[in-house]
Amino acid sequence: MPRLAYLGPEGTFTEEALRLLDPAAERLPCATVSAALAAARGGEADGAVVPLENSVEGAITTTLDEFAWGEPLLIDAELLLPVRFSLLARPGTEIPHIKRVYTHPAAITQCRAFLSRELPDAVVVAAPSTAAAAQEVSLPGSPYDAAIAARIAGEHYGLVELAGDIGDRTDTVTRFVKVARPGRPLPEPTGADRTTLVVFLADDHPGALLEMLTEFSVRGVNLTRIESRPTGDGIGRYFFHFDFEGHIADARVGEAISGLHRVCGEVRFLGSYPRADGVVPRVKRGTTDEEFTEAGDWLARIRAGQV
Ligand SMILES: O=C(O)C(=O)Cc1ccccc1
Repeated sequence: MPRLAYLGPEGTFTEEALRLLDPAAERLPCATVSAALAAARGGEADGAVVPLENSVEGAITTTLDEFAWGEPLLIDAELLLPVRFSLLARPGTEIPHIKRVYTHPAAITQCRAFLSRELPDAVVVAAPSTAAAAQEVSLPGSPYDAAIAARIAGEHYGLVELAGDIGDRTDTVTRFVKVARPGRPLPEPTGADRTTLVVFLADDHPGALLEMLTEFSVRGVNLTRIESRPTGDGIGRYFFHFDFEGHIADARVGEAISGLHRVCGEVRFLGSYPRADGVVPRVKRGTTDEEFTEAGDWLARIRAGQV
């Protein structure tokens, strides 16, 4: 039974994602995303489940930066989880009495309309996770009057739900990934896979981004996410995250990644794994495995003088 670290405590959205990704896993709750990844890297856990992006606010930058700079980890699965937020408080609290709200930053950004409409004067404070906020609010001497978290977190920590489904949109989805230390075989290609990379430029020059995109474009590889992140070396210095359709075992994907390796400073492979939405890529004419093999054989024949 694998042991998986995650952003805890009990009752986070990440825990819900972990239970769906691997119902049999032993769960190791951690205080932060970084601590969960450290547990996976250090061997206290066999892997970790962390949020990567959501459909309203985009990337969870802590996760992206950990993947780019920390000891290498490989993504082996992803999950799309619809997320619903509740306003939770100690029994007896009423909405007009709420002065201080505690929750995870991702929940703050996704409940902006509710907060400005219903609690315009409340101070909203960032918590390590939604469940950590619910746990804190449940303590009798807590400086916070309410938490925003999953309804189930409220039940777990003895809070009452003052309002449900308070997200700005009811169709918000968060994408979670499961990661493990490298060294094990990659997940087998399924025909509906995704690959994730981090790419650092060799140097800054006109067309550098276009050169990277060309490696994907000419092999018919469809991007599903592109993100630039600061390198930390000054304004204007960036590296890039790419998600795209296909598995590194696919010829067109392998060719694109080796092309990037030739023209970029550093390419960090973050994994090929089944897509949660099961979407099968439309492979352009001229970019199937068979066509790459046939072209390679053709070239070999010519090089051997068989014109
Ligand atoms: O704090 C949590 O419960 C998390 O798992 C992080 C998070 C917060 C808000 C939306 C999705 C994930």
